[in-house]
Amino acid sequence: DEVKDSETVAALYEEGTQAYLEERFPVCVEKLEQALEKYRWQRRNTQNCRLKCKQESEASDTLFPVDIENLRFFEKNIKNTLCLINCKIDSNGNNDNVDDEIQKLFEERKPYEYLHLCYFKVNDVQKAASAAFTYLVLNPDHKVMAKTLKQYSELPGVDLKDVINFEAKDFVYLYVYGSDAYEKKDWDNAINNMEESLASYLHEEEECRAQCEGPFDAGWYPDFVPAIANHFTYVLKCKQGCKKKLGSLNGEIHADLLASHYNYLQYAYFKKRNLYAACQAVASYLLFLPDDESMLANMEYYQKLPKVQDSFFTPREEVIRYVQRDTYEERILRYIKNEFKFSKTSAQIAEAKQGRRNFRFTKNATDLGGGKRFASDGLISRNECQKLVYIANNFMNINDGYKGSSGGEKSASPHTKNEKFEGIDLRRISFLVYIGLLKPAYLRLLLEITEEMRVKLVHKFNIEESLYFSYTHLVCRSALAGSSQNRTDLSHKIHADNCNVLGDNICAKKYPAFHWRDYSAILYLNDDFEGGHFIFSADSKGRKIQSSIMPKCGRMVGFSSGSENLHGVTGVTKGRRCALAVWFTLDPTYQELDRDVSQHMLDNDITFHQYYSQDINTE
Ligand SMILES: O=C(O)CCC(=O)C(=O)O
Ligand SMILES: [Fe+2]
Repeated sequence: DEVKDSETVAALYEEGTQAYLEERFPVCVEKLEQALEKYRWQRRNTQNCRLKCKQESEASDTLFPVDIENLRFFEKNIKNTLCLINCKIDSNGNNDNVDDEIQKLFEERKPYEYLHLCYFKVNDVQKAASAAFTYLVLNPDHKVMAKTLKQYSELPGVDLKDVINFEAKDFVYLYVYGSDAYEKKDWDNAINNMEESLASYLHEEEECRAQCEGPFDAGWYPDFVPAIANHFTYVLKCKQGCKKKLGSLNGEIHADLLASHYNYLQYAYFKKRNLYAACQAVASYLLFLPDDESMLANMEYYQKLPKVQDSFFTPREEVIRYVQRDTYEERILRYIKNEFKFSKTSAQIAEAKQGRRNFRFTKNATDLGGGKRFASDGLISRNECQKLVYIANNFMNINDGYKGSSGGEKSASPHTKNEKFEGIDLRRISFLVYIGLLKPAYLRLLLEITEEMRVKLVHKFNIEESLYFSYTHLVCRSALAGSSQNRTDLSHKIHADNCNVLGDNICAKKYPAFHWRDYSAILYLNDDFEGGHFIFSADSKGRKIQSSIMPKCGRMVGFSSGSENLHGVTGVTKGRRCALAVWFTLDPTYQELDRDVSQHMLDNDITFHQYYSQDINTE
């Protein structure tokens, strides 16, 4: 309960990994243990709510006696939803949900990648070994970790027998006890443990399946029916993955773990002279694996026993339900796989023609009161905005790209002192991926989105030469705590992107201006702030505003970078405004070189981590 009331999982994880980086190992242990505990607690809450609400809505009295057009299905979903909302309020209080990203990290056992070393550094070698083992159970091909575990296990003070999987489910131990008892011909204990393991396994699988019923980004096709079908499919694939997830007994893969329970049980029951239970177990097993020869032979043997009746060979209730559901689900997935095939070329042609589905130009030059400029909506989805904001949230630098930040010849900041300006560029994002702090998928997404931005500019302005990327900058501006909400200063004063405005009609295209920039594009990521409008102005003082654009997720402005497009940003008076700014050039010598490097890194799966494991490998 102490953990329950304090920080979020994300914050605890962040503190733990930060402590790891700063070599404060006791804090690393404390925070990561808390993060894991809290994650488990929240996960369980979510699962419990989903299981309970499903049961409740199934059991509730229906509003109408006949089911017409699947209305019953929707009625249940509505009741289920109401229950979920209440359940969440009851169990979480005002606690946030664990976000997608954190969930992924924890499901992949990422915390243990840090935790084992922190345990080791505080001399808890047994736990260090167990943490490494826990990680390996889910990531069996991780060579470095395998080597680390081997080193730990050779240390004095580490007892191999006591190396445990911290994330093991109950049934794993019950199953192991059960099969041990079986080997020792201790039939009572074999039966008890196997029955318990079975119940625990089935419950665990239900929890795993409940965990799958999370959110989904309907993205490019949010019509009612397809949205339901797509979300369902997404969830179903995840649910089908549960068998595989649970089939690993501390890293050993058992394809037919569930069925094998019935194999142990049939023989143990036979030995206890409970022929009915033995025959039921045989029939249950055969429902999973109907062609299993040795089980068919067992059946033949039992059939010949005088006391056995044909009716004994009925599969157990839980198995019938399980196998039917499983078979139906597999058929649905197979159907989807076989039928949802569209020839690549037509899909590619459609994509090349349309680009992103919901993209639409909303304002052209006339609407915006000037030259080469446009605004558009729907370039990226909410989910994609959130992914970029995730990078921003976790890795931005203050004043990035301007004087006051690290290194280089940089221009003085054009930003107001009443706001915090933070940013991160492509180079640093690539670096984070390289060192394994950020998933490659983020970089891939960033490259893809910025390429879309480039293509939109090329199309809109009919640019016939090659248009190169010059600089990619993810930036956020936020009001400083002490600043007035009534301020009228600009967040970003009126300027041109490729020249220094020296007075009306004079704009010097030389240092310190980024004179090589030819086109600018800004893609907005959020709207939960106040102020922060993008404005085009006819004059450099911002007296003759031509148009104003309110940022929101997926909205983009594009314009040529010269003095024909003087622009600025009004003060952000509340909250934080994030945007992806990209500048382009026609001069290849000013290309953003990091772009090719990052693409190469992604294409070839090169990261520091990988190099490291390759080195170890070739020793
Ligand atoms: O964030 C915006 O809307 C514009 C920023 C801008 O003009 C710039 O960084 O040059
Ligand atoms: Fe600008």
